[in-house]
Amino acid sequence: MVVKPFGRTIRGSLWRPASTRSISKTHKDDRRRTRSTSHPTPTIASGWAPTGSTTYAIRRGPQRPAEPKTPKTLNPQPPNKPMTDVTRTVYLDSGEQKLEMQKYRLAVIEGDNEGETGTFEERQVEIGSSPDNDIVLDDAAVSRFHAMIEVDERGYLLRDLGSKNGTFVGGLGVREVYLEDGTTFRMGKTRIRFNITGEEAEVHFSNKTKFGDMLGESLAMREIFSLLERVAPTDATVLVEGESGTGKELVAEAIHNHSPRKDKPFIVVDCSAIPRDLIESELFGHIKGAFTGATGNRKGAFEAAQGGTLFLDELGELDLDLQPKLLRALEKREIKPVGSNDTIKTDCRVVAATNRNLIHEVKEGNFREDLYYRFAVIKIELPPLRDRPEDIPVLVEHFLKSANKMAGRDGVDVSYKTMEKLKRHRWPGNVRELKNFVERAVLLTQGDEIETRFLQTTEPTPENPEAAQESAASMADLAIEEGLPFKDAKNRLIEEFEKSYWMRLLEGTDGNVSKAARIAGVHRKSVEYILKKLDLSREDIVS
Ligand SMILES: Nc1ncnc2c1ncn2[C@@H]1O[C@H](COP(=O)(O)OP(=O)(O)OP(=O)(O)O)[C@@H](O)[C@H]1O
Repeated sequence: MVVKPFGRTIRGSLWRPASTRSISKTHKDDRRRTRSTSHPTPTIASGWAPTGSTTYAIRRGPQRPAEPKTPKTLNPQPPNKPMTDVTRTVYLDSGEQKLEMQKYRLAVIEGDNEGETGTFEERQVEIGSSPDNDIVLDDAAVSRFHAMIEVDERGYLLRDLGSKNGTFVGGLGVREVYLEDGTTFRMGKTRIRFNITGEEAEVHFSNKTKFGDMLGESLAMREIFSLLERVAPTDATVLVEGESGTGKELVAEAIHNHSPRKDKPFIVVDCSAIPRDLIESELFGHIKGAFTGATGNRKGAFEAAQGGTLFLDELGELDLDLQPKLLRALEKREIKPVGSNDTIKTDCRVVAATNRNLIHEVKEGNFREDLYYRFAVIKIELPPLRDRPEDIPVLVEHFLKSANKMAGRDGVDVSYKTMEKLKRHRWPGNVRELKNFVERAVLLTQGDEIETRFLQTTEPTPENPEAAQESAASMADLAIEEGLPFKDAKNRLIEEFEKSYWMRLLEGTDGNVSKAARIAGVHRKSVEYILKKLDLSREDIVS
């Protein structure tokens, strides 16, 4: 038996130690600590406890207009009758919505992970073979991000995420289906049983679809907005986790701008961009003569952010040696500039972000556990864009407006069909990639509508699973026509694929090689080697 951070009890190796992406886990963990009257948690900043808990109306069933269902599915099957008596939305007099639900249990009853079980109160749980899922399956027939369970006011929706081998309920391949208590579903060779536990849980959603510059209509983002509305005005330290391009910096800025510190400085330190021997001075400052080249006293970021907010980006990259000093600065609220014996009192709020799974880094010995828990008082996990397609229309419209203005165009728009395709794209570079795509598409289109041909997809999408086969087939035709030996033809195809893959990925990370390496799951040095081999430069890609 393993006990997860924040008291979440899990069993077996199936359930990963902590999520880098599913927001609900953390929020609920945090909520659980504040809501529970029998176990109050003193570490949460005041002002965080939910307000307006009096309810005045209870509604069942869908609260928002149902979105048109995807017209083309691999195995079309309309969602079945949901269990409306198990989940329900409650309107609070604060204007917020509250989703009341019951915790659910997933048990692997067939496959390599047979016998492993877990109880969840998360609104979203991702299942797949990648370690970045909430449920990690050791099954070669399971895709990296295979399916997810999403709880809404209608019940517990099992959604296939465009997996290669599909998700099956009762022998039928499904794209979306509401689960009943006791339903079993299969992916690859793994069969999982779903059960409602009867224990209650709840999730709060903001009634707004914007927080600062952050837009989002999905329940996942409104859940984050609700948390931010409570946390921003306090002085609580916040850790933001999420894949590259999900909006972590935007969250940090919004926290600052919604806090009483908004008129004071907002200082950003990118821990991955500063050389190891300079980072201490960058954070804490130095005095004259502290090291060669220190010709005068210099203030560090903590002092520069006095009265305001210090945003530590890429916290996961911070050197282990420096971590105790950062911990001391956070706990004692004082710093010691390099070379000085005197301490300086600091008054700044700290928000940090990382696209690493920090608890995993703790387990690997790369990040101090005490520092992790100091930061994780409030943890916000931004979901990847692929898990919140409902946000795509509002984001596309927003980016279209600015792209039209930038390109001096007037009214380049998007069709319903294109929007549906965009909603099904996987967006490895998340919102940044979507923004870049819209900007590129507005510039390149000659008509009045953006088109998905400017989306140089690297993988077959659910609406066009044949795309990859088609391009491979036409290359095969060409190779045969040219009389190329098989080996040469294969190498050419691989090289073309590699080129497109790295160009797309680097475009999505604005040319940041470290981030691209992390997304691709390879070492940074390998990316540099591949780019050299393919004769690609970072500048060519992002210019
Ligand atoms: N919810 C959102 N609404 C509007 N714009 C967004 C949203 N999320 C991200 N963006 C935009 O996407 C781009 C990337 O966002 P941001 O830099 O905050 O991501 P990040 O997670 O910090 O990325 P990285 O880890 O690569 O630094 C920015 O242009 C930002 O304005």
